[in-house]
Amino acid sequence: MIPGLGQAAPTATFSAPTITATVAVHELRPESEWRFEVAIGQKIEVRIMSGTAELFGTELALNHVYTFRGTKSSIYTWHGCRIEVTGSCEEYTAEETPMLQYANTHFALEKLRDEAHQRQGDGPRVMVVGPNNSGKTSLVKLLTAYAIRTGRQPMVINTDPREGLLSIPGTLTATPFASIIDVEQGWGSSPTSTSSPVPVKLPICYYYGLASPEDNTKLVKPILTRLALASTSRLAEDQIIKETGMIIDTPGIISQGKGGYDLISHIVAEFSINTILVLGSERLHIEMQKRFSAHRTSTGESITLVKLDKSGGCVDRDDTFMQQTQEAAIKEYFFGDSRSTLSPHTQQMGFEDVTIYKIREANALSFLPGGMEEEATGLYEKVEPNPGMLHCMLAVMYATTSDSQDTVRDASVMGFVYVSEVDDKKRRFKVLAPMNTRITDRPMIWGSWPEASMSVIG
Ligand SMILES: Nc1ncnc2c1ncn2[C@@H]1O[C@H](COP(=O)(O)OP(=O)(O)OP(=O)(O)O)[C@@H](O)[C@H]1O
Repeated sequence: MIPGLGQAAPTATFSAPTITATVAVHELRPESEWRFEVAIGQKIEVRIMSGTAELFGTELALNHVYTFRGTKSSIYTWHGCRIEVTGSCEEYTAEETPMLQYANTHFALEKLRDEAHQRQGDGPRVMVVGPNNSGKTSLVKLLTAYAIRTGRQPMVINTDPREGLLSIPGTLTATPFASIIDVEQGWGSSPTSTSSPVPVKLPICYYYGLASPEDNTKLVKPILTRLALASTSRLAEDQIIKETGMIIDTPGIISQGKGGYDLISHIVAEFSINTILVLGSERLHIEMQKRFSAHRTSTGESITLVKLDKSGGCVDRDDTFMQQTQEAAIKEYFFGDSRSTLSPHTQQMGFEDVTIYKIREANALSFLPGGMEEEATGLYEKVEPNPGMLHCMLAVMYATTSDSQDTVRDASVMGFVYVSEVDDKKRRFKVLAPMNTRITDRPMIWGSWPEASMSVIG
């Protein structure tokens, strides 16, 4: 193993020994929210001393010590509570929240699920749209948590490549949620960790490999179609998931302009969306009304549009924060978290042992009439390992090296490797893999998202 690996909090050793952790007790009134931000590399511990409290819809247990690292989040109480906080963070308490609206949305969805149960049909297929940092992911989490608390099993779908859901950024996933969300981990542990107290959830995972869906619409659209097919057939296998339905998170960028609206239409069509929740934008709500008021799903249903307020707690996350979150997700994938340590394997291979496809940024090619160049050259370019790949992630696909590019694109992801060394002279390279599985007979995809990251082995 490479020395220095698996250290979760590299700043810990530098803290001055005389500083003792601060302890504060907050008394929250009913229907208020304690909002907090913990810097990356820092942690706080929170204990609910009395009353009831929840984090994005997931109930917090009394007297359990929860640890939060590098996060922006909030604890809400319907009936009032007292919380003890150890450690320092930026924090304040808010009395005004859109929680009643959000809870009512859950109850409206519950009505649809009960109806679905009675006719043994499909539950609601909900899409959440809104600009960047309008609270889409937090709302999806809350609706997921409330559904689980009601005994449901929602299929949660992430179409935002910027952030992974139980997966690496750059992937698009569908995950059936049967057990509670792990509040300390965001969504929960990644499937590579094994000893999490919360049961592991296994996402159906596809790889897009670019930061924005608008970077290559010709690649993202068929992947979304594939994701819709896979999740619809998973739904059909299981009555509880089927009647609970889907909750879909979307990238903020597609709510911000014309090209994006086409992607919204694509998701609406492919996933047969019948409920759209619009967060925090009057203009977007009007645009959605224009586009979808006369729309009918394949089974003739109309679309219900609901406008919801943005929470005052939503915070912008700057590039540094996003980058650090991304690196933390990658590190966790290979090395586990503070609760379970993983031991990744290093594999050494010759340049000629592997098949690697680099994603073309297709939208940059569209200067040729009718996209001719792209048709002639394909979505991916076959490349040899090269120094440009150093510190990048490669997606190992469930396909064979002789498969066509379209088959590789449509394949689900088997796992990821991290390129830790490239020796141009000896024509050999090294990767870090979560397991010692043979990967040379699988095609791999090299994208630009997640970005190359030194700190994974630093
Ligand atoms: N009520 C709240 N209190 C404190 N923090 C919050 C609250 N709601 C959301 N946040 C935080 O604000 C940030 C943005 O929220 P969120 O990720 O839900 O937005 P988003 O619309 O999904 O963003 P993006 O478009 O970038 O994916 C997150 O760090 C989230 O944890």
